[in-house]
Amino acid sequence: MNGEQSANGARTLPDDAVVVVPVSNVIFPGVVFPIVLDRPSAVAAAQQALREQHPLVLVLQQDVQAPDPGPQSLHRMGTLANVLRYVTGPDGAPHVACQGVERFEIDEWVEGFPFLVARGRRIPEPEAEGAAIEARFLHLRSQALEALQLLPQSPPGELVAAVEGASSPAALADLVAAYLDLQPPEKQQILETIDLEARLDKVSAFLAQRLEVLRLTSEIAQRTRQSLGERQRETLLREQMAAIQRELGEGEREELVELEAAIENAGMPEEVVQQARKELRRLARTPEAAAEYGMVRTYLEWLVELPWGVPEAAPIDLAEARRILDEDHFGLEKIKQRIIEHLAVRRLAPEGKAPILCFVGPPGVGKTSLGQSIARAMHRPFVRVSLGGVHDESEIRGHRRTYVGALPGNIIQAIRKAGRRDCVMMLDEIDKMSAGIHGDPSAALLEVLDPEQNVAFRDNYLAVPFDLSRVVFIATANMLDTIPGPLRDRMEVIQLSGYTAGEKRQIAERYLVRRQLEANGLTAEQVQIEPAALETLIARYTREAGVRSLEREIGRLLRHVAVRFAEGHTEPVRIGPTNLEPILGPPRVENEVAMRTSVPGVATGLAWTPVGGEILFIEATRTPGDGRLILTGQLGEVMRESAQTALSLVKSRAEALGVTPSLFKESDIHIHVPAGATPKDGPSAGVAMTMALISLLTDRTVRSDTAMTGEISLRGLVLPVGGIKEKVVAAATAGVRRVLLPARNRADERDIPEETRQTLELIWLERIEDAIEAGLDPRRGDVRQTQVRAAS
Ligand SMILES: Nc1ncnc2c1ncn2[C@@H]1O[C@H](COP(=O)(O)OP(=O)(O)OP(=O)(O)O)[C@@H](O)[C@H]1O
Repeated sequence: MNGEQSANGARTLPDDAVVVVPVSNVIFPGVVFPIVLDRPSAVAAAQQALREQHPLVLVLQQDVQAPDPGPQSLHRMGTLANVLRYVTGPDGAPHVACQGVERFEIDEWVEGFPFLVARGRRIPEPEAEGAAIEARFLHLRSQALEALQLLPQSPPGELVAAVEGASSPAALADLVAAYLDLQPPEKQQILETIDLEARLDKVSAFLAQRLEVLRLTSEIAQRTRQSLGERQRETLLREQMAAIQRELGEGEREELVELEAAIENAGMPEEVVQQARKELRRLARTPEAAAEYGMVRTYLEWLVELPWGVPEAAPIDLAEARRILDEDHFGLEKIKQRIIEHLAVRRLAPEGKAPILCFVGPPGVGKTSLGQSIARAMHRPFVRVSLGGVHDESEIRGHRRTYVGALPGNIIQAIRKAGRRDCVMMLDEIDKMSAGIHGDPSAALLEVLDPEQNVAFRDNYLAVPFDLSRVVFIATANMLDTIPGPLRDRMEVIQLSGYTAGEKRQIAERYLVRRQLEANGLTAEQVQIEPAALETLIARYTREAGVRSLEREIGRLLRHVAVRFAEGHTEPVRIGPTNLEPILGPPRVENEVAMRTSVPGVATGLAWTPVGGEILFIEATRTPGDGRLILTGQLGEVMRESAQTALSLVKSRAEALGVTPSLFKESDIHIHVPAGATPKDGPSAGVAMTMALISLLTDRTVRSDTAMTGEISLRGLVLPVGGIKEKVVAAATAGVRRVLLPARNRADERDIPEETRQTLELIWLERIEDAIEAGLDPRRGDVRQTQVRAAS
């Protein structure tokens, strides 16, 4: 097979080929290792391999310095590896954590990819039997354990366990080779040694040399400890380090000197300074080629680059804050007021325990941008931490350093990015976090947010306390119910609901258009979007509670115009409603309601979702059968019960409705709620289901200008439901003109925006009869059409 073209234009990888990534050090089977992807081709290779779940083969470059090595400058023996994770390193460069699986020999190269692709063979491990191998295995293991014991810094527990529990001689040889500080060509030699006896001997010989140095240094250290005081010991240790370095043939390490200065100047608490100095000494003792060297250096860099000190902050100017909030946001009066109150509390008690703000609402209603304005008003940097999909405690708290490829958790990463520990940190999608097999992230987050504990937050990677008490945390969520209770209790919830069409137009006119003009290098003199065009955009090209898609569509319009100016056009451009279609294509939101309800058996319901209100169609149909009720469309338990109730209600009213009772016995009734795979639940579609059934059985259509919501009881009472405001706004957006609502929801009428109220007729229902009266079309439907539906 030669690889096909995939959707994004890139060729897919042939099944029998592997992606080859050149590396500057040898990765052994059985070892997990982070690889820096420092070339675009390597990034592309890793991404495609990850996407298509293809393993990678990591192959050592012959010339480690070569910038972009081709097939000729690679060894032929490499290691087949699985990509475990794709991570961004502390320096911002992408890394992949790879696990070596097996040796792999390349036979031929496959052309036509922007990175290296080859065919070849996996090399299985030879049988490990016989006394000769057993003896070598035991010898190597005792050597390795001794070396680990003699290391100046106690070795990671996992490594000791891995050596003790090595599953085979081959695995032990590879493990030791991976951790030995050898030059890459020496490691490659070991990789290419398939024969087990020979491989064990080679590794043993290298380890023996290293052991000698270790024994020597440990002996010196012991003697010194006995005879010298603290201070002298330090000096001596330094000399020893230099001696060891010379012995290993390495020059002065400027890097260490720089790190030492950085430690002194980072403003760290004493405990952390001590820890950093200890690690620096360890670094000095580690040869640069050893894997451990990079790990310790990265750790030290993390320590010195964190913002330990807090700069003097100016007190919050409330008038200025108000001005900034108004400048960035239209409307949202109550919300701005609450933010100002919150800031006032902070101003009075800058170090006090202010509650954590939590913005709850659908996407695109300005949660993030309010957070940015708060940061601006407080003159602090703003950072975001995305919690959506986090289900592992270590994502919050980091991995211990003994874990290969370990990094701090996302809170500490965000602090470093902000560069100040009194930053405004937005914890995004706090409702989308869940507990997984590796612990509950919300427990870790509680600790982050708890003023009693966050003065000394312990990240597993840093392993020293970091003070988070000055961070201004703001959380965001789409819905409240899925936020764990203890977390919710810590927060002051501020609800943002969607915007009406009129509000959207104002936001577009005052903010979005201006912002998109700037983003596309245009001026208001060059282009004007007429209000009517904005209205059409809102009504027919977007269907959302917020303004995110609206901003995107405006951006598309302006980009189109920008191209014309770039091509030499000079006259000012006006965009009217009729110009939209040629640029953006046909409208996406059509008047669905009229079309769908043109046959009996369909009623328009209203649903509440975390992203705003939605209209939904309830379809009922009848087929010859024996009285069964079939429900489809991913309905939840409560909604299914509601359908049963609707059917029983209609049966009990059969006579009054003019439906022959035997009809129920001779047919199956099927209720379907389309709209794809989204699960739907709740009792609030009761009225709409009943109406769909009545419409079907009496052969009268439901009025196409009418939508409805309400729970029903078996006796035909219409009971109140939630989300009235969102549902009514959604009905208006969909072009509906009449909405049937439970009379017991009358109190919610005042929440409905005035502008929406104006365009709609609201009809309040006490009983299902009121709905029949107001919702059914007086005319009978087209009988032939009904029969076709019934038979289909
Ligand atoms: N009231 C408003 N006035 C001006 N601009 C607004 C308003 N509401 C939203 N916007 C703009 O709409 C865009 C989307 O808002 P934002 O990214 O803050 O939404 P969000 O609620 O954080 O959404 P998500 O939950 O998807 O992150 C931003 O460009 C924002 O500035």
